[in-house]
Amino acid sequence: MPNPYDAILLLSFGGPEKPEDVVPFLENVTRGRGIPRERLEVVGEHYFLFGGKSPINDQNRALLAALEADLADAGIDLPVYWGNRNWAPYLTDVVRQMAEDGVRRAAVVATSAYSSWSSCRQYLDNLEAAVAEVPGAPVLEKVRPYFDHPGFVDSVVDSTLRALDQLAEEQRAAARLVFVTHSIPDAMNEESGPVEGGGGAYLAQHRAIADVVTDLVEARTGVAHEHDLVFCSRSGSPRTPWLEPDVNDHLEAVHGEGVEAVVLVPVGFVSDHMEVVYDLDTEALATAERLGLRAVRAGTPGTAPGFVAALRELALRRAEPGALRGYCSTQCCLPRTAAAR
Ligand SMILES: CC1=C(CCC(=O)O)c2cc3nc(cc4[nH]c(cc5[nH]c(cc1n2)c(C)c5CCC(=O)O)c(CCC(=O)O)c4C)C(CCC(=O)O)=C3C
Ligand SMILES: [Fe+2]
Repeated sequence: MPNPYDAILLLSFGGPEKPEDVVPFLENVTRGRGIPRERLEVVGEHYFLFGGKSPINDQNRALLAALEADLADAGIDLPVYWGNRNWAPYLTDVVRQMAEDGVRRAAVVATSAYSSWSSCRQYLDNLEAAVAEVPGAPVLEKVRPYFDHPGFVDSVVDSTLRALDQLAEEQRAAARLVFVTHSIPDAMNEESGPVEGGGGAYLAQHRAIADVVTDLVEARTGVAHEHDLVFCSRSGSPRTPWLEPDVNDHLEAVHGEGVEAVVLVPVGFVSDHMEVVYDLDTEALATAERLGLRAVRAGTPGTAPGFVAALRELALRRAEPGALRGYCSTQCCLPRTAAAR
C-alpha cells in the first residue's frame, strides 16, 4: 500500500522552559478545570525545584530526532513536525507551518499510549480546533492508543529487566513490580471506553499491560513476580474520587506486608516527564528510603529504537483498515461530561 502521508506530526503536552514560563504554563493546562489554587502552587514548586524547566520538551526534541533518523534509515522521506497542547511550539502554529509547507495529509503520533479524555480524546479535540483555525490546514489523522504495540511493551519489559538487575541478587526474586501511571478521576476512567464486564478502558489497558509485562519478565527470568498497579500525580478537588492507591501509600502498604524491594515501572509515561522525575524519583523514592524499602525506578521508553520504530509503523499504517488503525470508535475516550470534572 503506498504511503498516503506527506508528513508526521508529533503531538505532545508541552512544558515550561524557564521559571517565568511556569505560571502561564499552569494557567494554560488548567484553564476552566477547577483545579484548586493550593494544588497549582504545589505543582509550581515541583517545576521550580527543577529550575523552572520541564524535562518534556527536550525529550520530545530527542524523540523527533530519533524518529527522523529511523525514517531515514528505513529510506522514507517524510518531514516530522512537533507541536504541543500547552506550550510552544503550539499545535496551531505548527499546523499553520505545515499548511504553508504544502502538507496535505499527516499522521499524528501523540506522546500518550492509553485511552481516556486526558490521554487521547483531548488531543483529538486539539487537532480539530487547530484545523478549524488554520485556512488550508492538512488532514490530520491521529494513531490509536498504542499501549499494546509490541514495540512499546518490549521496551517496558527491557527497562523492567534492567531495573531488576540493579537489585541485590538476594532481593531480586522476591521483588514486587509496582506499575505506576497517572491517576485520573474515576468518572473519566468510566468514560474512557467500554470493556467487557464494565469499568473503563484506561484502567483495563493498564492492568492488561502490567500483566503482560510481568509474564514476559517471567519468560526471561523464570521468576513470577507479584505485581500491582498504582497511581501518581492526583489532582483536582479532594472531594472528587480519582483512581487509587497512590504510589506512596502503596509503598507503605507493601512494606507493612514485609516486602523488601520494589521496582517502580512508570508504565503510564513514554518519557521521563515531570511526574516521573518528581512524583516518582523525588517523592516516591524518598518514601521508600524513609521506610527502609529498597526501590529502583525502571526507565521509560524514551528513544528506545524498538519504541521509535513502533511509532513509525503506527504512523505509516494509520490509513490502513484493520487492527493497527483500530480503537478510536465512537465509544472510546468520550468527550468529558460534568461528572468527570
Ligand atoms: C492521563 C494524564 C496524562 C498522561 C497522558 C499524557 O501524557 O497526555 C497526563 C500527562 C501530563 N500531565 C502533565 C502536567 C500536568 N497535568 C495536570 C493536570 C492533570 N493531568 C491529568 C491527566 C493526565 N496528565 C488530569 C486529569 C489533570 C487534572 C486537570 C485536568 O482535568 O485537565 C497539571 C495541572 C496541575 C495538576 O493538577 O497537577 C499539570 C501541570 C504533563 C507535563 C509534565 C511535564 O512537564 O513533564 C504531562 C505529560
Ligand atoms: Fe497531567
